[in-house]
Amino acid sequence: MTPPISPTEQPTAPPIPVPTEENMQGTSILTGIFGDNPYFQAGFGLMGVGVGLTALRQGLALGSTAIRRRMLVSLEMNNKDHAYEWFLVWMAHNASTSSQKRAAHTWLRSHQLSVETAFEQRSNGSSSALFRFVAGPGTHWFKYHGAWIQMNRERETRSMQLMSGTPWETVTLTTLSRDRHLFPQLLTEARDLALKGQEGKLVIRTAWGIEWKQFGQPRRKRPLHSVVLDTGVNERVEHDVRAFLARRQWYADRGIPYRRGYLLHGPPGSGKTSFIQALAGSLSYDICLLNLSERGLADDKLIHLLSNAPERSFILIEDVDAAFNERVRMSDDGYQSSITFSGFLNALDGVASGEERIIFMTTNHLEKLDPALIRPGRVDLNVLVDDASPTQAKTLFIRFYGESDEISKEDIDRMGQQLEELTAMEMRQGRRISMAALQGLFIRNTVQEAVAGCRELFVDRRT
Ligand SMILES: Nc1ncnc2c1ncn2[C@@H]1O[C@H](COP(=O)(O)OP(=O)(O)OP(=O)(O)O)[C@@H](O)[C@H]1O
Repeated sequence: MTPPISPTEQPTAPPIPVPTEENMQGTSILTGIFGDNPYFQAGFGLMGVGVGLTALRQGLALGSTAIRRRMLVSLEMNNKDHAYEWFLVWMAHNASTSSQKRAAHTWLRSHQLSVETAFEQRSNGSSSALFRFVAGPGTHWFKYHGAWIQMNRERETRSMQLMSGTPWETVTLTTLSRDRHLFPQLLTEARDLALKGQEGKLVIRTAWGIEWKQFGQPRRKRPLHSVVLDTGVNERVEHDVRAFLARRQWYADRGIPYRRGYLLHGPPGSGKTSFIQALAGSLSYDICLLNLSERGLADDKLIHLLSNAPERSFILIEDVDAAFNERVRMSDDGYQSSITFSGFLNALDGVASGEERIIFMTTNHLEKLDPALIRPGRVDLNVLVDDASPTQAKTLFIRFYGESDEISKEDIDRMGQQLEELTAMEMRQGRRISMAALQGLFIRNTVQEAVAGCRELFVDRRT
C-alpha cells in the first residue's frame, strides 16, 4: 500500500541538472559516440548538400523566371484566331522545304509529328491527296532569320470548343526579347503564304456550330462565261450585285441596312448554283454555304451565323423551300431538327448594321415559297433560271466543240444551228431539256453523235 501524502509533503518537480564535471563527462561520451561516427557525419553532410541543392534549384528557378521575363518574349496563338491557321500552313511549308531555304529557316528534326492532308486539284479536274508532316503537340525549335525560336504546341484534350466540337489548341512561340520584331514579320509571311494559296481560287465555307469554317481546299474559279444562261439573265444579276457593292455610302446616308437578297428559281440542273459560284469568283468573293435542314441548327444560331459571315462572301442557301416543308420537329434526343419559319425571317431581317450582307437563295419550287419570304428587303431580285433555251443549247454546243481541230468552224456553226432549231421545235411541243443534261451529253459524245443523241434527252415539260 502507498503511504498517504501529508499536505506538507507536496511532490516537487525534478531538479534541473546543473552541468557538473560528472555529467559533462556524459556529454563528451555522446560526442564521442556520434561526433566521431562517420555515418552520422555523412548524414549531416548529405542533409547540408540537400538543403544547398534545394536552395540552388529555387534560386535557379527564380533566376530563370527573372531572365525569361527580362530577356525572352512569348507569343501565343490559339486555334480561334486566323493567325494560328496561317502559322500551321507556314510551318508545314517551311518544314518540308527547309533544305532549300536553310538560310531563312531551319527546323530541328522533330520526333512528334502531326499529319495534315491536303487535296490538290489537277488541271484536268481530278484531285490527289498530299500528306504534309507538321510539328505535333510538344516542344520544337526552329531558326528564323538567324534567331532560334521555341515553338510549343499544346492541345487541350479535356475540354472542347463548345460549338465546333474541336479541341482547343495553342501555339506559343518564344524567342529572345531582342528578336521580338521577327514575330510580326513571321506572321505577315504566314498570312501572305496562306492567302496566296487561295489566290484565283474560290473558298467555300460551311457552318460549324456558330462559326464559319473553310470546307475543303479552295477550288479553281469557274469563268463566268462558262455558265450559259438565257439572254440577259447573267448580266442582270451581275449588274445588280455590282451596283449594290458600289452604293455602300448611299445606304449609310439613308440609314438603310446594307444588304441585298437574291432568289434564283428554276428547274434542277439549269445552272443556278454554278452561276452563283462563278459570280462570287469573278468578284473575288467567298461562298458561305448554309444548309437550313442541318441537325442542331436553331433560330438563335442562324441569326448569329447570318450576322457574322466573313467579309467579302455570299451566303448561299440552296433549296430554300425544302427546309420548311416539315414544321419544327424534335428528334429523339431532344434536338431541334429544323429552324422555324419565323426564326428564318428574323434572321434574314437581322440586326440593322452597316455590315454588308449578300444572300443568294435557290429553289426549284417558287410556288411553294411563302410570300413573306420573297418580299422586297428579303428578296430584292427574283430571277428565273430556266431549262435550255434554243440559244443556250447552241452556245453551250459551240463552247464544247468550237475549238476542235477535227471539224471546221463552219460545220460547228451549222450543227449548232441544227441543235438550236431542234430545241425550239421540241419546246413548241411542250418538251424541255436541262443544261445539265446537255453538258452530260457533250462530255460523253463526239461532235457528230451529240446532235443526234440530243433528241432522246428531251422530256415532257411537266415531268
Ligand atoms: N446554264 C448552264 N451553263 C453551263 N453549265 C451548266 C448550266 N446549267 C447547268 N450546268 C452544269 O450542270 C451541272 C449542274 O448545275 P447546277 O448545280 O449549277 O444546277 P442547279 O440549277 O443549281 O441545280 P439544282 O436546282 O438541282 O441545285 C453543273 O456541272 C453545271 O456545269
